Amino acid sequence: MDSVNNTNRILPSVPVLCVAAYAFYLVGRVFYRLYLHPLARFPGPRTAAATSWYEAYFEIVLTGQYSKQISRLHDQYGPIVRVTPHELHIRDPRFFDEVYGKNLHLDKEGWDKRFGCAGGVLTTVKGEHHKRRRAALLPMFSRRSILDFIHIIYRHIDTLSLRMQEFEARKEPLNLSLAFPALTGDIIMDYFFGFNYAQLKHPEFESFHDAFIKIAGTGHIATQFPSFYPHRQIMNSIPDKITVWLQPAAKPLLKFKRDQWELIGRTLRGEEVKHNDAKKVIFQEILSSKLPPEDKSHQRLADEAQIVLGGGVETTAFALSIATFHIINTPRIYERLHKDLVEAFPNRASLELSPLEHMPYLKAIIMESARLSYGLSARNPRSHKTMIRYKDWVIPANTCISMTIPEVSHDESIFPNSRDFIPERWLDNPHTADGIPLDRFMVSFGRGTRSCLGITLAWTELYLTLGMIFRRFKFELYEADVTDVELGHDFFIPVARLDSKGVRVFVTSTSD
Ligand code: HEM
Repeated sequence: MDSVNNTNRILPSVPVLCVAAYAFYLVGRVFYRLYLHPLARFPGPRTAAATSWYEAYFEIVLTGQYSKQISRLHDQYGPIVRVTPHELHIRDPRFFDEVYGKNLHLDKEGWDKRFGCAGGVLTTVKGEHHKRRRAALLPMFSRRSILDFIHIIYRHIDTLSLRMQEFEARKEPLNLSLAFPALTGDIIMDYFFGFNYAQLKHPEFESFHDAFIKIAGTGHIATQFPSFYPHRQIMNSIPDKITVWLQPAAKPLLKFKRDQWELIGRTLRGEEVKHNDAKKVIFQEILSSKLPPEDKSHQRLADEAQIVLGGGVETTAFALSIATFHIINTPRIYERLHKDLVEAFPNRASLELSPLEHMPYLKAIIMESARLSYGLSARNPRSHKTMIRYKDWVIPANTCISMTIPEVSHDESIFPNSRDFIPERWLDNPHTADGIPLDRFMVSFGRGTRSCLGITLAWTELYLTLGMIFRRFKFELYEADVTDVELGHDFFIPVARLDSKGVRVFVTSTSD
């Protein structure tokens, strides 16, 4: 009996064995990553090579600050840095077109875990799946298709104009950072889904804006803990009332998801779903395409709906906020733009796309707004099927390589005084000091086969909105400064400092 007891005392218990085995595994994994991994010889901090907790600290604890830290790492280690155990980051605008190759259908690892809609075109991992899904959407994003719908865009811009007059009459500041997502949200809803939520008419411009910012912020947690934080399950299995109680900002997005789910069901049953005079909704477009049945499932269509909404609302709205802030804050820019607009539209009530598209200064303003709004602040990953060379480095095939748009926009050798809003830098076919056309470094819509699908719609909205507001109104900033439109946090999309109240302005109608 005693000898049995002695043996029990010597043998470790099962939990202790498990802990020891796990500790052994962790140590082994760190050893592998540091010394045996194909990326082991690439420069970068050892902690980032050993564990993704390094990234997690900057993204989760410091709320979206890893991009800034990566810039500091490049200052220290050079243009190529191992930023996580499995990812290399390159800071070199001249290498952008190599990473995001024109004719290559590359894989994109990681974004599928971020939002809980892995079946959307933006988040699809495999290059070949992405290719066919994107092809199915292309007709709806064409210029022809947008011009067919332009009367609806005019309608929303007129609503914005009326709302501006209302704030002028009440002598109250108008919050453009809230009004713009309401505008872009109504346009996207009408264009792709056949109805809108009239967010622009809501007294406080209640829109998807807050929900997107809050949910985008949690993407860092989802990236680190995909199995503990399955967005789709969370959004779909917890009763909506509880989700709204946990996160009140999610309410409009939940309504959108519920409505879309029902709309897709009706489309699948062949019912008419449009409430407006647009030609078709995105689900009809996908269902009539050559995609295989698995790409036409209810869930896949819902994922696509979320991506299209997410892609189009905040990006364009942020570019509009940046443009308006700087135009109002810089009298030289306002005067020149307003003068051009008065010449093109002597009648202040008229507005038309074509003359706006022929205004070099307005185009330069939009280029500058796109440059400073970045589209995405996140690292944008790609994996090449073959090895690629960067300077003296040979990057193994299938390595996740990323670059970041803000780093291109702020390369001082390409865009001197890069933090300043200088539309003039885009005038008269400019080139860099070493003779490369400057617009090659306009990467805010991405590059290659996975670049922005909505670019034509975005430009149309930017032309018409800026044309309307700076022809018909003048503004005075109310307690707003540049930090209200500068990148404070990388939540995948760029977000200003979290206590920003937005770009608020007093509005006055122009009389000329
Ligand atoms: C100023 C406005 C906009 C900017 C700067 C912008 C920027 C971007 C960027 C950087 C990407 C990612 C490209 C990549 O992964 O390499 C993207 C993708 C995408 N954008 Fe935009 N975007 C804007 C407006 C819009 C609009 C209005 C829509 C309309 C719904 C839209 C729809 C999309 C879609 C569907 C994708 C995914 C494309 C794909 O994966 O093939 N975007 N956009």
